[in-house]
Amino acid sequence: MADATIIDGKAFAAGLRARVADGVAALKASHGVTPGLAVVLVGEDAASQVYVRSKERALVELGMNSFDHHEPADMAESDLLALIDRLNADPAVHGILVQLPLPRHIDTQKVLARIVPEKDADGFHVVNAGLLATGQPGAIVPCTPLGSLLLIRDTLGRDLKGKRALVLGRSNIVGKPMAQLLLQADCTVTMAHSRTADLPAECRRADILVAAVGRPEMVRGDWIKPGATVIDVGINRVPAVGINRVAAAEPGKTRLVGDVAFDEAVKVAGAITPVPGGVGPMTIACLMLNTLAAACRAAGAPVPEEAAL
Ligand SMILES: NC(=O)C1=CN([C@@H]2O[C@H](COP(=O)(O)OP(=O)(O)OC[C@H]3O[C@@H](n4cnc5c(N)ncnc54)[C@H](OP(=O)(O)O)[C@@H]3O)[C@@H](O)[C@H]2O)C=CC1
Ligand SMILES: Nc1nc(=O)c2c([nH]1)NC[C@@H]1CN(c3ccc(C(=O)N[C@@H](CCC(=O)O)C(=O)O)cc3)C=[N+]21
Repeated sequence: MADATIIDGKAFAAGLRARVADGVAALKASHGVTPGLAVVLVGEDAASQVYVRSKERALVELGMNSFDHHEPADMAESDLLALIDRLNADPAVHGILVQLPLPRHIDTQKVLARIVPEKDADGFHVVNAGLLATGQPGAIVPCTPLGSLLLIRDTLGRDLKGKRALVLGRSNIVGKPMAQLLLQADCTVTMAHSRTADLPAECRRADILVAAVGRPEMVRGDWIKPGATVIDVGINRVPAVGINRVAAAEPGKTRLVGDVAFDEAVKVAGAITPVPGGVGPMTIACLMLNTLAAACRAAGAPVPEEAAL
């Protein structure tokens, strides 16, 4: 069988960012409003700094306002809550993103709950999770599952009814909302996790397999149903191996791999996202989309169709 189609998330995300830029220009022209996102980073985590920088770059490129709040790792929880209160009250701020994970002394759920749901660009607030779970309009959908769904639709079309979907991972930020979106799209959805019995067999039944476990290359080629659509959410930094697959050949060097063993899976799947260049760029593009959508709602302007599922 021919190798799988590689789903080019990087290219799709570039197109989506261009559509968002058009929407930003239209909102400015019609309502005189420039969408703004506040990004709050607490601490100096290297990976988080990379993501935050790429978010800020994307905002500026798309004509949006970026408000950066880089705070020390020992910031008091009460000061973080007070900062969120100020951002909630600021009319120039349409979206608020608090980069996760937060330092251990801060209660993440308490912080996420403090963001007004209308400005919750990540879609992590319980109100947005509840709107999504009950199929109500107006939910802000978490960026990674939204981006994954857009790639699935681009690959299989909008009609996903009757397809068997397996979501591997049940986190609040990826696995659970991903399963909700696929359920809403009339897939028959199974959620798998660390206590699932016979994970390979569950995976092999899936027409659509979304892997979000954070375990480098855990999903092997023979776990995949021939022709399946595979969405690899995992982003894992591992030591780079040299020509003889010896890590020591390039000490200190790392590379990114997904949760799927790509070289095996590409021989079995019908379509598959690469890492990097798959879901990751979609997450950032969807964050821009959610920010534009929040600004549109605040201004009473129509919400872009891709954000209004
Ligand atoms: N592309 C992107 O933009 C983004 C990528 N990510 C990446 O996605 C991955 C998942 O992230 P996130 O959802 O936050 O991760 P979490 O660690 O919050 O959740 C991981 C899930 O995987 C399950 N799991 C862990 N080990 C196994 C195993 N051996 N077998 C079966 N299930 C297992 C856990 O099960 P249990 O609940 O039973 O413990 C849990 O539900 C990570 O690699 C992360 O870096 C995350 C966000 C955005
Ligand atoms: N409140 C919050 N919201 C998030 O959405 C959030 C977060 N916290 N904490 C961390 C995770 C992770 N995340 C990624 C975003 C983009 C890429 C991305 O663009 N990756 C590129 C590669 C980047 C590289 O080379 O390092 C790619 O896959 O092609 C990856 C990961 C968002 N997260």
